[in-house]
Amino acid sequence: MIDAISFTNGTLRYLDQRFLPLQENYVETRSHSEAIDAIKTLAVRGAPLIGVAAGYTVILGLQSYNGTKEEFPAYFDNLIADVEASRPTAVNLFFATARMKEVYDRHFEQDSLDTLFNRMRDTATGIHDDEIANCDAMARHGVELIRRDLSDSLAKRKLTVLTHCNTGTLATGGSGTALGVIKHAWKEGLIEKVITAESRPLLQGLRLTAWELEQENIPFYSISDSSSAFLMQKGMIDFGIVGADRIAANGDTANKIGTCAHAISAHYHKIPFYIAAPVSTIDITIRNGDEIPIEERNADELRTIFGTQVATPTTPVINYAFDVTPNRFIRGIVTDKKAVVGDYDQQLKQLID
Ligand SMILES: CSC[C@@H](O)[C@@H](O)C(=O)COP(=O)(O)O
Repeated sequence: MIDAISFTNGTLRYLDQRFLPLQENYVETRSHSEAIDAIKTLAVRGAPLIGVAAGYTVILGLQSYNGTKEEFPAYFDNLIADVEASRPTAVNLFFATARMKEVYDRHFEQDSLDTLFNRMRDTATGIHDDEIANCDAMARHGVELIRRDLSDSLAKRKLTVLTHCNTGTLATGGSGTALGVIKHAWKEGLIEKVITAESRPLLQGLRLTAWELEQENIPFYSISDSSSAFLMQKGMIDFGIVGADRIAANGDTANKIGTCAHAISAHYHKIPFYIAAPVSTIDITIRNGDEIPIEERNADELRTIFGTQVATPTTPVINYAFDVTPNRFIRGIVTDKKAVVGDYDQQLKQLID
């Protein structure tokens, strides 16, 4: 299995995803600033994996602390603020820092710094372990839902599924969110092939999802992002499933830019379109998608392709990294606790409670 991220003997090791699939570079670091840069530059990416990386980054920051206990609260606040400033949309990052802050709030007064740091190290490892287990649970709930929703088609043939961006091991550390469901459905004999949309501008679908599918021997085709409506029109797609970076209380879902266009096309063509995400991706404090902060990234991500200039350096660019799919275009949300269909307001709240 791909080793997307690990933490051993005080060292963070991650696979630098920027150069995949052409180069497999593993990076080791003990510096929290370098780890923050890895999150910012998308060397480490994918909503759940960003959460895992955030937990370990806090541990790196603690390891390099050499002040007194009295000075520690100010250092810890700055460290958390720096980690939280790395990427704004994936709520898993804030979920991870909240878990670290909780340990701090509960134990700082009575613990020695050593004991406190050990507790936080366990918490960071726990976040990682939870994400792995979440993927397995999502895979089971997702396959159940697909069997139910697509039983008529499944009685006649295997299915073709559309996905977007990368939601596999590289994005989670486990089997994946949407891609975890797809892998499990493939093993269960439900899937004929996967259609993976390239996911411009950073090509997580073309580079990363394709790479993971190849390793699993799952048949697939890559397409340009703009092809999905035409393929649906031709009856070449049975359902869509993607991940999420943040899900609002009403089910509106932020995911990699391009997702909303696939979802609208699926709705028009009466094709079920699902989201798969752990409960840690649900932000119950946000009522709807309008309130989700959407990351805007550097214009050069669009003007260049892998360092090659393809537009003039002065070309004005709009480069949102995510879009928001309104809940009415989403047939179901598969979480680690259960799959939720319809009435998201009520059911997502119950999941959190
Ligand atoms: C693994 S679920 C989230 C994904 O669908 C996706 O939007 C994502 O991984 C985020 O993309 P990123 O590559 O971190 O910018």
